[in-house]
Amino acid sequence: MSADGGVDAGGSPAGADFVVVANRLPVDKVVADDGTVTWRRSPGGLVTALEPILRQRTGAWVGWSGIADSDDNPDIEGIDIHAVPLSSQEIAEYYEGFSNATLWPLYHDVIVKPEYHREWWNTYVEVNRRFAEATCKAAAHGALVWVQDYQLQLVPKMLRMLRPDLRIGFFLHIPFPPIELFLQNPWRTEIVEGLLGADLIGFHLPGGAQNFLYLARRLAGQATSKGTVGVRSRFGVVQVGFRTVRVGAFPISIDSGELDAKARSKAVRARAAEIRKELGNPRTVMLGVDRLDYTKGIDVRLIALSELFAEKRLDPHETAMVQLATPSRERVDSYIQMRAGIEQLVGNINGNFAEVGQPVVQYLHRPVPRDELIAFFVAADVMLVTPLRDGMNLVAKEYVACRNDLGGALVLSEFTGAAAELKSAYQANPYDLDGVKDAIEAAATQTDQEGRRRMRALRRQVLTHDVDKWARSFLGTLAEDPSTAPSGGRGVELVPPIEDNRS
Ligand SMILES: Nc1ncnc2c1ncn2[C@@H]1O[C@H](COP(=O)(O)OP(=O)(O)O)[C@@H](O)[C@H]1O
Ligand SMILES: O=P(O)(O)OC[C@H]1O[C@H](O[C@H]2O[C@H](CO)[C@@H](O)[C@H](O)[C@H]2O)[C@H](O)[C@@H](O)[C@@H]1O
Repeated sequence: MSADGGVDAGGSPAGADFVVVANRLPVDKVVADDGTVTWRRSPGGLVTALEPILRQRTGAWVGWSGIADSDDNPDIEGIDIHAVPLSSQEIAEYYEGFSNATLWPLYHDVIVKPEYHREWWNTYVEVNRRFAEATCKAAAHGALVWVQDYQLQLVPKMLRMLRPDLRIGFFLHIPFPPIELFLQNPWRTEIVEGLLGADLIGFHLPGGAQNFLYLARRLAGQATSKGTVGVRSRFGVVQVGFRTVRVGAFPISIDSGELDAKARSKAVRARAAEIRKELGNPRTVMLGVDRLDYTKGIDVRLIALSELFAEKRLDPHETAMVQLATPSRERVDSYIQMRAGIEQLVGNINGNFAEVGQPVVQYLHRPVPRDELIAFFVAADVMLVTPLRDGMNLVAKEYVACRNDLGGALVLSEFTGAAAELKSAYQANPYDLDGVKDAIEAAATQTDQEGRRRMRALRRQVLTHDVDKWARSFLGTLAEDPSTAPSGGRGVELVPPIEDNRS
């Protein structure tokens, strides 16, 4: 194949017309002790969101397999896989280091202190370059390329330099931070310039898009549009030489129709009833479902629950809490410490409030199969989603999609992207413990009528705004010509760059 993925002299197949570029492949490689290799669905919401879209389109996916030095391209129906191998040192410096110990905490409100190391940055640049090169091989001439997330913020600019024929989109799945926090990053200008290689840059929320526009003026010295950015509308514009880069808000969602259908199935409903029985048929089943991450506020909900029991506002003998936690980033220090803290809290609650054979909190440190997870959603009276900061939080939407019976109640942190859409949830500020306790108590004691009213409103939102709508709105905007599109580059009043000697 030729460098741009076209047909070469030997006649090998042309590249794909649609390419997803993400840190993770949609499957993780798992090697057992006896050397047997299996492929398992990757953790997290990104894969959940993009997998159905790729299957519909037959395109290519460029990403990492999840283990060191592997360049196997697993055979996945409908998706042409291009693995980018990473060495152990690259995993330590690019993935665990710059992505997850620098950018992740910086973009999540510095809940833990970001670490800045020059060698991590150098490896981040090098790995981004390799992703860009692999994408060049995967993409046909003129292909649509969709780069995903904070691990790959330099890829748009690198790709544009290598392949000016491509139409390039970028979507950030985590929050874009407040300006003052972003400015901490020693490589802030390189990152803004890296993103500006795209034709369209998407965020979950308008606030992230607006922060980015300011930084494009100040750090990259580009003129931008003024005025507020809307949701899937009123896109911002950055004028980069003769190129118009558009900036917008596209809140991600889930395959709500599929979940709704699965949750209605006899098998899932029977399993949900069985789960309640296994838990001792308590009056209230509470549920938490998260990657084990310090951003998710698992400790917040456990402390709130413990105080509600101690104050006798909830009865531990009539309550069962299940916390499902997928292992995540297990070698990063802050994750090791957080895991120990959560396991101690679970132990404390059971030590103080449980009876023999009847724990109050059941904690599973492993992913559970999809159908089993849906049964847990159907079984739960109160879903606890209490992140200190979260780009979107797909779990909140999944719970709602599973409640066609209009049962259940959602407790939702104000600091999730989902809170902007799920207004009828019991919302709380996760830093205000009394507020979280009030929200949990209100959810656990709501009347049937109130619960149905809230769930109906939540379902209206989640079922009409699904992942397909998200992808279509992003990709439709990317495919437009900004000079002729409504709210495109033409006729937009631009604000000049900000003179700034500090950058
Ligand atoms: N213990 C678990 N078992 C199975 N799936 C899980 C588990 N924990 C989380 N998930 C899935 O992972 C995804 C998490 O997405 P999201 O809430 O957006 O957060 P993030 O992408 O930060 O992990 C959801 O699809 C959820 O159902
Ligand atoms: O790949 P990992 O390091 O194991 O992490 C899993 C994924 O976590 C993050 O998910 C985010 O995307 C979700 C979908 O948009 C969103 O709902 C959530 O709020 C985000 O945290 C991360 O952004 C992905 O890149 C990771 O693969």
